Amino acid sequence: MSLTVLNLEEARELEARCANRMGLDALMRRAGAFAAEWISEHVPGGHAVVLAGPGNNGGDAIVCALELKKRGFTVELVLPGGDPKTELARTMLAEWRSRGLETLEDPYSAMKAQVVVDGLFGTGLKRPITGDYMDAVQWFNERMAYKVALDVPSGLNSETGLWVGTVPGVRADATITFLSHKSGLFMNEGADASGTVVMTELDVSIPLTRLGVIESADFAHILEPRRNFSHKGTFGHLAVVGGANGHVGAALLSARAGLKLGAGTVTVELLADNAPAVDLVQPELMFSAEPLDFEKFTAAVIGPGLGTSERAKERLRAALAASCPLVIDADALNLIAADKSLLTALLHRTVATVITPHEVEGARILHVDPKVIQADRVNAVRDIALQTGAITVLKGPGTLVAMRSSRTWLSPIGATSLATAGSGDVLSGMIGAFFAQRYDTVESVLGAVMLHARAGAGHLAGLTAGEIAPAAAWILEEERRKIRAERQPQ
Ligand SMILES: NC(=O)C1=CN([C@@H]2O[C@H](COP(=O)(O)OP(=O)(O)OC[C@H]3O[C@@H](n4cnc5c(N)ncnc54)[C@H](OP(=O)(O)O)[C@@H]3O)[C@@H](O)[C@H]2O)[C@@H](O)CC1
Ligand SMILES: [K+]
Repeated sequence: MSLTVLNLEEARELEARCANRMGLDALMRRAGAFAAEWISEHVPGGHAVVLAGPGNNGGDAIVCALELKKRGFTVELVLPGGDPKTELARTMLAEWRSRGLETLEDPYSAMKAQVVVDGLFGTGLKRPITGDYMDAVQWFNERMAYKVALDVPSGLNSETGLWVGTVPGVRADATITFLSHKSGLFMNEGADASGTVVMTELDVSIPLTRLGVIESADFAHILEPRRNFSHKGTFGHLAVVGGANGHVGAALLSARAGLKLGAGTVTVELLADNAPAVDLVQPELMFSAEPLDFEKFTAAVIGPGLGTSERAKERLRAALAASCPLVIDADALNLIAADKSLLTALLHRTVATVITPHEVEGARILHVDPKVIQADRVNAVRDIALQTGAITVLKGPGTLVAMRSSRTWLSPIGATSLATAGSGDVLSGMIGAFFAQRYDTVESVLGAVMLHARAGAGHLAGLTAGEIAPAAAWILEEERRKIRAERQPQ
């Protein structure tokens, strides 16, 4: 089961239930203690400067400061806007003072630290940070120290991953987040500002919601070693249709990825004039000069480099009418966005169908500006899934997968190296490969998204699209070897 992500409303409901059951101070004490424990494990000993803001995020920070002291740190507690406003945070501050401990108002007067902790603002930030709090954010970002944000990097909208206002906020090396993941930690600006995300449920039982973070368990069958008693037919026959003039490479990248991730056979139909009849780098691929009969295939990918010609449209219409599982990408999505009859054909499909738009393609489908998608990626991916009836993969920083029912998954891995030409073509081929091998539809999509992200995460830059599928296949191979080794008698 995926890790739950709570939205603000759901978090508030849970907070109210916990408040009745155990008192909110119990949660704050657990949050601060967990953060201190994690910090002391990763930055042992030394000096810590802790910034505490006006709300309960500040309360978490004060508990963290108290707990760091217990663990042998020298700690300076900074309250840039003076004493906190919430009763709970004030209680924690009274505890700090009852031990004869001082506070500072100006972080610049603190000593050099090995670790700095941001407890300025959490999920309660509604307006841009200004004044002394903004100075504290800048001080934090300038430190040559290990930077830890509590719950959310201050300044970030915890749901959208955009800065509240135009001024950037805290950039952390690690974010310790409480009760559940927050979608904003993984998307837009949040994908960089959060650093490593560590989540603790604070020993509370978290209800299931419609949004989860993808975990390996979500595609466990794909990670299983494949059967020995098999032949290439067992692993299906994938069709890849695309590659109009000047864009043959897109279809080849998709087809190669399909082969590399395990489809038994892959046949490519290219729309380009004088299209090549062989891929000399991947001679295992088959090519068809004639339009493919989709009914003869176990799965199909249509779109990479397809173009928007009449012929492209015709091929898309045939693919949509076919009864094999289908991955629809790139130009095929632009065609659907511009032609209602294609959208209707998509909606009427009854077999597994996945579409893989990036922000701009998604915006075309919804007929909105891409900024609207960026401002609320979670609801945007749900809207696209609802309007198209297809499982939707919204690519980009914070890749999301949504079903028509609005069940949604978030990829926790951001990889800047994947922002490269052809990366999406590879993803479509990878999903196609799993469809061809007859894995469960949702598992196929989640598995491909995660293996694609993990392949990219191994590189900071300089990865070309053609290298993604081999890297992903290697990661899959390693996982399967691990499972096989675990099952061998010792
Ligand atoms: N949910 C849970 O169960 C648990 C929650 N926990 C923790 O609580 C955090 C949420 O706490 P929170 O609601 O008090 O919000 P938070 O982000 O600390 O700040 C809001 C305060 O800031 C103020 N303020 C806002 N903008 C401002 C600005 N620009 N400049 C200046 N002031 C500004 C605002 O005041 P107002 O808007 O009323 O003026 C309000 O006082 C959460 O992130 C987690 O860390 C944990 O203890 C575990 C259990
Ligand atoms: K914070």
